[in-house]
Amino acid sequence: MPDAAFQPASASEATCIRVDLSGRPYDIVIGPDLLDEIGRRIAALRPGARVAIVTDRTVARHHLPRVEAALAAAGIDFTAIVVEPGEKSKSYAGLAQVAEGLIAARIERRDLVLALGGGVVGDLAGFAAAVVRRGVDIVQAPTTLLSQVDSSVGGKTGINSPQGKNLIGAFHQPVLVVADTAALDTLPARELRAGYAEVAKYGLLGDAALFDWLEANGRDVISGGPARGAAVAASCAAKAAIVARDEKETGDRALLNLGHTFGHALEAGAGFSDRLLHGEAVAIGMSLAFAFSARMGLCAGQDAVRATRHLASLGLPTRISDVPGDLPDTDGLMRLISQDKKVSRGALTFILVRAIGAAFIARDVDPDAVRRFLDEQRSV
Ligand SMILES: NC(=O)c1ccc[n+]([C@@H]2O[C@H](COP(=O)([O-])OP(=O)(O)OC[C@H]3O[C@@H](n4cnc5c(N)ncnc54)[C@H](O)[C@@H]3O)[C@@H](O)[C@H]2O)c1
Ligand SMILES: O=C(O)C(=O)C[C@@H](O)[C@H](O)[C@H](O)COP(=O)(O)O
Ligand SMILES: [Zn+2]
Repeated sequence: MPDAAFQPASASEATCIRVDLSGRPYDIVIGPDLLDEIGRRIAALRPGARVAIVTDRTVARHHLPRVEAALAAAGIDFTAIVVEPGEKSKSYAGLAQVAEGLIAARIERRDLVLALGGGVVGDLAGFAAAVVRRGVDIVQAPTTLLSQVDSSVGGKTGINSPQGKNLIGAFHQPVLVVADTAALDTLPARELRAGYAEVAKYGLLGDAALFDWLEANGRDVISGGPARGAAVAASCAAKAAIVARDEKETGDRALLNLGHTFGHALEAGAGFSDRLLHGEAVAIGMSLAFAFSARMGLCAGQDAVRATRHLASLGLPTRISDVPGDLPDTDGLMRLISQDKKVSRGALTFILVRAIGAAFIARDVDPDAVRRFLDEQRSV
């Protein structure tokens, strides 16, 4: 029997989704112009707390003044730490800047860090908050499509190592997520497309009806039509449900890694540069995961074609050769893949698929099969 059709939520009002972690539940509030009232929400959540806003220079230019005004209007004492935009800030140097900034500002354990920005700021500020004074609570205010649908929720925080993506980090759940969907109006088109890859991921990994809906409405999600708010809410609901049942990825949270084993290796191979954004790497990685699944006889070739066609139709890269510039050779990519956090006793784990909306965790995947597949895919 086909899945029931996906029913989008209304886009005009704020939606609240609860992440039901036992003992530490938190809300994701989604809607337009929520940054203008973020001070009120924070004052209600933690009366008397000081706030350290962590943001990047681009987000500061677009959105910091109104966040500062909202905090001031709520009588909150705040400071701001501004990092350089881009993946390079998810580094030891970026961590030192934020951690030392928090300490210099005398942010105490009962104060709050406020991550205002995309996934880079969220992951970096989240990790600094996890370790400074052994833990300060954090509010996530995501300003990219990617961070609103994925990175602000679930508590994965961290920085990159030259040897691989997100290899230094901690689980540190936020106490509140405020996703102002109107903040996406200043986001460049390339970033919107990259964020869309993580939206499509939820359909591809576990919700065929959502994927059907995205095939009809994906363009509207990217261009900022009414489908956008619905897609953010659907994505957060999907992620909240998985995180609530498997906070620390001991089981099926790993499904959220669909496309990431290949994708992270490509990002590291491209030097964490703007040659390849995270969402773009995930789009290529998901296409590869579908093609590899088809190659192994696990899913129908038509499903792999359909998944790739949808991503490509929205302007996302789907092939290794879509990455501009040089990449490591296949052995180099295999070395990066072997550092993936899902590796267990040296054996590779991939998220593979049986169909659109039916991903599964494949353990002990044959590295020779992966190497042969990658070798062949490089010339496609
Ligand atoms: N923790 C998780 O669960 C998780 C999930 C997915 C991705 N991630 C991580 O997130 C990162 C990618 O996040 P991202 O795609 O948001 O990138 P990003 O944080 O680098 O933001 C993308 C760019 O958009 C700019 N920007 C942000 N908001 C803007 C706005 N409203 N208007 C104009 N410009 C704006 C930023 O300055 C930056 O240049 C990667 O490091 C990835 O590993 C983490
Ligand atoms: O939240 C998760 O779990 C995810 O896997 C979400 C991913 O989109 C995200 O990129 C995450 O940071 C990857 O996790 P990692 O453990 O492979 O670093
Ligand atoms: Zn991701």
